[in-house]
Amino acid sequence: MPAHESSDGKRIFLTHPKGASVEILLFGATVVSWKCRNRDGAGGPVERLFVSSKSALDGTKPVRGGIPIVFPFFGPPTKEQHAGLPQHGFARSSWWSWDKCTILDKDSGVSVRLTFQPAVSVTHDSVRLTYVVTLTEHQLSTNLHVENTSESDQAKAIEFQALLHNYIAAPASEATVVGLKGLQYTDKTDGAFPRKLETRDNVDVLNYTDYVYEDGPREYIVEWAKQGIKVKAIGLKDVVVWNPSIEAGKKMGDMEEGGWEKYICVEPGYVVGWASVEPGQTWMGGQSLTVVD
Ligand SMILES: O=P(O)(O)OC[C@H]1O[C@H](O)[C@H](O)[C@@H](O)[C@@H]1O
Repeated sequence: MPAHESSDGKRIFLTHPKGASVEILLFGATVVSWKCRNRDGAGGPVERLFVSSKSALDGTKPVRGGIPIVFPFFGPPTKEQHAGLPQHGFARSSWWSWDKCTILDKDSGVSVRLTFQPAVSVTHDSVRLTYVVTLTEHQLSTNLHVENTSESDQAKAIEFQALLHNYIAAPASEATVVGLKGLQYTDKTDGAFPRKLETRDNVDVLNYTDYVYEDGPREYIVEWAKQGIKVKAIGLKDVVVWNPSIEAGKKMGDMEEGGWEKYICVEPGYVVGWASVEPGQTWMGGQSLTVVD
């Protein structure tokens, strides 16, 4: 059974014949585990995502780890229509549905589709979200589709931001990100939010890091020791590199002690400016994470 649901109906499991697996919590459609073997095939499947052991997984709070979905805005709300909504929007703290259908079931990969249609009273937009999660031997892809379902005579384009907030399991003291040199970024660790130019080939997270890079090359490599994960983005022009380090990590109630040493976030997103989708149209943005060691 390459895709099945837990007995309580709250989780979905994908399995691949070569040992890879994925676990998705329907709360937030949050991927909470992705395991696969190293490229040399030695050893068993390795967990590739970090989830804090102090994270709530019962739907009371967004998951601290895995891949929460940020939608329809990044950070605190700035548009009037989003006033009162939580940081990073509602997608990561809403229950999604699985239609029990496996849209791809082959030796090459397995894929499922989850959906969520927020109430218009919440979004002030008519929107349907679809999230497609695909597992292959060494790769996990997650693609978000945003459909503007408004049909009225006054139907208008929907503006939104979206980001796939991966927590890639890696030793933060060794991991660096390649692919950011030459990009403009906003340094959110400084309250003045200065814009800077990235001059480094390899960006580390040895210190508190919260950088929003604009218009990146859509392909980044996280590397450490002899291992690596390639992060590829589709339709998501920006990328956020975040690690709170001890400085900010200690202040997070759902972060396990030392958790910040165990991951690096390299989050493809559309977060500078607003993406837009016309009535009757669907926008798509996604990421693929591939083991490259
Ligand atoms: O604590 P959360 O709402 O889950 O946000 C976690 C982090 O998400 C992004 O990476 C932002 O750039 C950070 O500023 C934020 O701290």
